[in-house]
Amino acid sequence: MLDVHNISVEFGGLKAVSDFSMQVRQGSIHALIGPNGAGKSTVFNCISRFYTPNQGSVKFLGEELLALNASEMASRGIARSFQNLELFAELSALDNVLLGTHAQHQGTAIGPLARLKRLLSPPDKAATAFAESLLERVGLADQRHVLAKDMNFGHQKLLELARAMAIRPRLLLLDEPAAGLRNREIESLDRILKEMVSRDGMTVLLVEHVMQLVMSISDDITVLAFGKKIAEGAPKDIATNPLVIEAYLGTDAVAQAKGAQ
Ligand SMILES: Nc1ncnc2c1ncn2[C@@H]1O[C@H](COP(=O)(O)OP(=O)(O)OP(=O)(O)O)[C@@H](O)[C@H]1O
Repeated sequence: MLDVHNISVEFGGLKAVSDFSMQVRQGSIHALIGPNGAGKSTVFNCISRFYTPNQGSVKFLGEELLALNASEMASRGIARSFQNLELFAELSALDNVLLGTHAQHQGTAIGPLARLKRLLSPPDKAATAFAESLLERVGLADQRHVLAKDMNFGHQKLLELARAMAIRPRLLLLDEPAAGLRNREIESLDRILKEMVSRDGMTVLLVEHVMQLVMSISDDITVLAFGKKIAEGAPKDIATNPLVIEAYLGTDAVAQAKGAQ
């Protein structure tokens, strides 16, 4: 479904990503992991068109995404969430999701409140019912009239997920969806994401540090270190891959792991 081919990204003299390729299979959950500064967000931002790589291509169902801009992604069926939440703070949970159904607003959190409110009136019955069903799915039905700014962090993250789902994406890009969540919330996220794939036929690509979630939900994992792909495969293979253990913990850990086998 998604074919990232040989992308490189430089910031000034720094090569953040070098000759990186990965393929995401339709109907899969694919995690992109790696230590801090490995280049995950940079790859993610190239796919979602916030960055343009110096070289390479990114194809979605055969179409070159690098020829599009970020605001055209929703019309292709690609939604993203943000590491730092991009909600409309002064609007209710329901209105945030309803705005998500206006595909052209994906990724543009800034806009005069009055203009956003005009978009929401008169309320569209079918869109409201759909938005309410999404809030229900992420466990926020009882908070639909609460302003986003008054919700706790975990609920805000789930709200952002519901908003991303509002465009009925074929591919959902999630930037650290579990960051800052408590264990119980991570378990909900685990269930919601699996359901999105099995019930709605979505494909999910996520950047994530919470290994408990990554290992539980992923069909495929790609590992980056120092801007290069160092491993790729199923969770059980990645968890025992010496290069991956070394990248995360240093060479001593590999020696220890080998000693323990
Ligand atoms: N806009 C930018 N300008 C300059 N350097 C950048 C920029 N974005 C990222 N970098 C650098 O590129 C490298 C890769 O960063 P990136 O944020 O992609 O890593 P990451 O794997 O997502 O890290 P983390 O897990 O900490 O979010 C780092 O050295 C980072 O400092």
